[in-house]
Amino acid sequence: MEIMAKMWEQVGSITATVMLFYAVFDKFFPPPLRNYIRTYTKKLTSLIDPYISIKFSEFEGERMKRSEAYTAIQTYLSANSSERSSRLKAEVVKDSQTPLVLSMDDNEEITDEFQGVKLWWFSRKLDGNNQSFFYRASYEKRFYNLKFHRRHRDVVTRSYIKHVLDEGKAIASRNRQLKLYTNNPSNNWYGWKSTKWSHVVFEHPASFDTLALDPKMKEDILKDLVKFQKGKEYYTKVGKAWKRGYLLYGPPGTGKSTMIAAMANFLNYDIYDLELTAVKENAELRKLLIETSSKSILVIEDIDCSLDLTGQRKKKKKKDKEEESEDAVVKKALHEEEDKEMSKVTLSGLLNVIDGIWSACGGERVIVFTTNYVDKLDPALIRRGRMDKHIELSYCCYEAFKVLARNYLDVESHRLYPRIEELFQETQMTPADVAENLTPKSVEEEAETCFERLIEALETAKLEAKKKAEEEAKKKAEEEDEAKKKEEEEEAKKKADEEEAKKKK
Ligand SMILES: Nc1ncnc2c1ncn2[C@@H]1O[C@H](COP(=O)(O)OP(=O)(O)OP(=O)(O)O)[C@@H](O)[C@H]1O
Ligand SMILES: [Mg+2]
Repeated sequence: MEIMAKMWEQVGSITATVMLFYAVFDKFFPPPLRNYIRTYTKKLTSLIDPYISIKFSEFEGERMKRSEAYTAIQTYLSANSSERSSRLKAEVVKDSQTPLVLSMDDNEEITDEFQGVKLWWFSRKLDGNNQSFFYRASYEKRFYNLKFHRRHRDVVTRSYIKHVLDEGKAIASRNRQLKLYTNNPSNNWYGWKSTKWSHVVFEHPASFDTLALDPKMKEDILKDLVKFQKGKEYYTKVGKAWKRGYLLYGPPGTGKSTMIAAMANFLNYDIYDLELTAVKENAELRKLLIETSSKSILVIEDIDCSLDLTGQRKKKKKKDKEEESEDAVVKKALHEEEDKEMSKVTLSGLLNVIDGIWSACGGERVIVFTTNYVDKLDPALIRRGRMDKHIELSYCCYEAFKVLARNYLDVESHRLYPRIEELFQETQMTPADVAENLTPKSVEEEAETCFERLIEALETAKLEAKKKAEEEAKKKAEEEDEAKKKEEEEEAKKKADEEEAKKKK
């Protein structure tokens, strides 16, 4: 057995020698003779060579598109080669978190192991000339060669290559720089180099660690996100599009936008922040959403303000009446002008586009709506299936305060904590206000001063809430008195009227 293994090793080195031989002889022989010799030596070596090799070229097809497989292999090998290869090349890769990426140099070799199988990767570069009647241009062709023993053909073709491509894509997705897209108004969509979306690099530092939330709620949301992200097979199995809708609602300053940023960082997805008021009609909305990519979060903030979803018909009626009035022609012209400016996106249009985009586009999409007033929304918009999870972000609780204190002051516990806990049970304050009170106002300011300021603010809030509640109770009592008085008066009047009527009879 040992002798056999040694023989295979020998034959392996024959292949390497032949490849080296090619590289040298390419320099000396003219192309037709070179190809002729190449074909016959290949046939000869394949008879005795127990190794198989697979070639992955950088460019493919007639249009010379960069091969996705080549890119994935390059990423996979870069992750492995920086430690194993002795000759590396450094490249600036667009959209990557690391400005310089190290990968194996041209004509280098590294070994890999998968399920006990040894594999060799070679990076090759061929220089050549393209000569035609009109021009002569030099080119570089790059490719990877994967070599393995014949007896591992099944493992390599069925599992290893898939593993390399999946792993390569996953590494690229982990390393990519996130982007924040915003939609351009449609008057800017046409013309040279125009696009429907503009983007900037997304660098919001929010994470679920720094988000001040009830720990149970946080855990629940994280579980939901992980389940979604890893749920490709599940969604295929149940025949559902791979998407999930979240509705975040709560008072201003409770962390809705911050949570979206934390979600994007956690999932490693781009954000498409859709400004609905800049979208003139349903058709435009459709075009915009078709251009979003997968692994993204589509955000519509303050959905109740972005669209007058319920008010549209009422307004129209009012308008029609106005148009019947005297200077109808002038008014109509004015309204037409106004109409052009106004967004005509309707609720049904939005719903159709959302449902359509889910079925038409590839998976891994999250859509998030935010609102301050959940009751104002049309139930059709937020039903399960469209908005699968409703998350209420509310006033700060004691647990959430502790997270903020850790973020802003690096403090885990303090003698003032019991008092603060008590106050959080008695009054309400948004996390944004708590954060503001915990922010040191100067470099010298101590944590204790910040906690005292927070206690003072909480006590003031408590007093104000008490005062407000008293005023409201007083107002209510007055209104009730007023109503009672009115009722009594009406009753008395009714009685008097009845008596009057009797007398008249
Ligand atoms: N839960 C939270 N955890 C950590 N920081 C928070 C939280 N809520 C609010 N903040 C802080 O308060 C600021 C405002 O929060 P954010 O913009 O997320 O609120 P919002 O709910 O989106 O408000 P709005 O309804 O006005 O859009 C943020 O910059 C953030 O620093
Ligand atoms: Mg917000």
